[in-house]
Amino acid sequence: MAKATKEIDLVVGKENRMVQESDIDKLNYVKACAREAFRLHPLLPFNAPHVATQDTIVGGYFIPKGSSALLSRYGLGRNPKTWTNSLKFDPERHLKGDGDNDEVVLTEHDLRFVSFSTGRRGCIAAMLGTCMTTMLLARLLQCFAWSPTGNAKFVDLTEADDQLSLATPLKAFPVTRLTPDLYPVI
Ligand code: HEM
Repeated sequence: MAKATKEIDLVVGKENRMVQESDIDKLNYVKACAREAFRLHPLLPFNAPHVATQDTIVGGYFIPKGSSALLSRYGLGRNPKTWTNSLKFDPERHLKGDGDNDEVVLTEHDLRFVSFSTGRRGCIAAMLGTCMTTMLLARLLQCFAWSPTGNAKFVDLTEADDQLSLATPLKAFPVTRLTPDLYPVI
């Protein structure tokens, strides 16, 4: 979180304005964090089922015409054969390491995990979804410093045993970090 906030401060600053859509291309670490969240914490365990309209081979598996194909989003994203230290939240794994040319995208057409899926039934709004996700995360980090609530020592991110959500509701305390006139008045 600190590294993502630092990137936002470098690209956008804290004095003059909030993150804008035009900043998204440069916020690669922020996008790497979002990508890592998509990988580890899919909203749903499976994608919508699809039926093969012809015999095909996917990832070395023969899929006969008429079969229903269901992808485990959880299983793909955490597959240790694909991801080193697969359970670790590590945004760096999505950076290619070539500095300014390191463009991170939230789409994943190789289906090493499912974000917007791919192909004919893939999400029609991957660009809009990327924009919404990145803007939301970037503004949450740019506008507020987050800390545990009450006497808690840390924000509890423990996962539930039997579903994909957190074990307990997320509780974090925001403190503004920009000059007051930059926040919209409601
Ligand atoms: C972070 C945001 C979003 C994510 C992660 C996401 C992800 C997905 C996924 C995984 C699918 C299913 C693909 C499949 O069945 O293989 C899908 C389908 C779809 N999404 Fe999104 N989506 C997002 C935002 C949006 C938005 C904002 C819209 C519309 C404005 C949208 C419209 C659709 C539509 C219409 C489909 C069905 C496409 C079809 O079956 O032909 N999505 N999305």
